[in-house]
Amino acid sequence: MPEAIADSNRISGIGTADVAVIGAGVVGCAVTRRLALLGARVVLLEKAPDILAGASKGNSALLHTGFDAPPGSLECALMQRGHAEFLDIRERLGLPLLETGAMVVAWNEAEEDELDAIEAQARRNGVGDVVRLGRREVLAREPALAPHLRGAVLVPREHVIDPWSTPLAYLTQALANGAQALFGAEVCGGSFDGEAWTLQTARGAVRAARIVNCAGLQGDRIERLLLGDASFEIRPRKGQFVVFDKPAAGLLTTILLPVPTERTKGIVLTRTIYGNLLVGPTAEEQDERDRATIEAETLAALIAKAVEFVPALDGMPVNAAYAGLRPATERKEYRIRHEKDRHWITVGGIRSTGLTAALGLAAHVAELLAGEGWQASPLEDPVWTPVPNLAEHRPRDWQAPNHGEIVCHCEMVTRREIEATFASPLPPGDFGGLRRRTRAAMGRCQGFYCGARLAELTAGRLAEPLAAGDADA
Ligand SMILES: O=C(CO)COP(=O)(O)O
Repeated sequence: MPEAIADSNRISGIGTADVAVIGAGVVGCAVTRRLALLGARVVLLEKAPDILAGASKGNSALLHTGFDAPPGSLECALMQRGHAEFLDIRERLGLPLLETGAMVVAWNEAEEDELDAIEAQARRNGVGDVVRLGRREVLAREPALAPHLRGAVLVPREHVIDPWSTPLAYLTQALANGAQALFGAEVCGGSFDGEAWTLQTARGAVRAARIVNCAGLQGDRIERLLLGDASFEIRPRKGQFVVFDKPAAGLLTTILLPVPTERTKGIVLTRTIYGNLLVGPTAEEQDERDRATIEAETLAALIAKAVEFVPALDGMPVNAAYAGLRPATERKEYRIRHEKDRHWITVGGIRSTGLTAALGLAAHVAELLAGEGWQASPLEDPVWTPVPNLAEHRPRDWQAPNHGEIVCHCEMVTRREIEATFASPLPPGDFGGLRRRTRAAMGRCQGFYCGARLAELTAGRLAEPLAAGDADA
């Protein structure tokens, strides 16, 4: 790992931390933030060189209401807590929001028959602002939809957010309030001596009174490694997505959801916070936890589905495709394991709803810790550290003087923005992290034109040097 990265992540002066959080996905970042704000000395351990290396790097970026969650479930309650806290803090953290609402659309008679139950479930879950829409009302709202639709349930508070700056902001605020993060710190072993844990990591030993396991796709393995058994089994579930180029986003304002099944919310059509149109995810079981491939046939089927619902998408340019892995388990519910005697909490099986629920999960973890006698001393005046809001901020940096140069012309990313991200408290550790922080190489050309310049600018600053062809990976 280059010296600059190692230095910025140096763990210093922490002695025995109050809590070690394992895994820097969105849940780990949110838990670290909550505990730091409660005055804990907390250290976040991540095996990758950057945040969001696992499940959190690929999802559909929606802020859900919990309207379709199992009634009375922890998942439902924590999504609703997360939704509320996100809206409360988002401006102070610089987080963008597209207030789109969502429609669960019925495309045939059988689906139409299910709308009553969907509406009733939403009301049972406390989402009382849902509205039943007839065919004409749906088409008046979304004229580009295929006219054979039968009706919909409108869920006004389902929104579009940014899946990348959100966890970045959570962890940035945690660091500003005393937390530490250690990257390249795979946990290889550890033991509990009755008072505290000593973890062996690839970056040295870390001692912490308590562990919160937020290791996502590796959550069961971490339990087995450190507790000797696992309370669930991760069964990775892949979701492939297609990203249409920006003109397509003008065809739709509301998030389109299909009638969900027990296993998945199904294939969603939504604008993204950066002005594209997203279609996906699929729900494909696989064994591999570290790699999610995209397949031409599946992408073609996703495009065909999108065209079926929005015919004007036919022939519209697509500029990217990606796949993510959900850390699903053998059961649907969130898998929380609390071992009071061993000072251990696992936050496991957090599927696609985790982006919404992360702040709620963090509050839940804090309550579990309080329940075992941990004394919080909440910071009286926490520091708020907004991250760059590239989706809403106008004018953008390229419109201001002295930006150096425009490096990525598709997304209009300046050299000054790239330098600023490297100078930030949480600089990118790899190329994906740079793309997610700045939007460089995320546009129409996917790095075809700016890749060489980005390689020059990032030389020696990323865990892996940028090579030809990386940018369009
Ligand atoms: O888009 C999704 C949620 O935001 C996908 O949900 P599922 O994991 O239920 O398929």
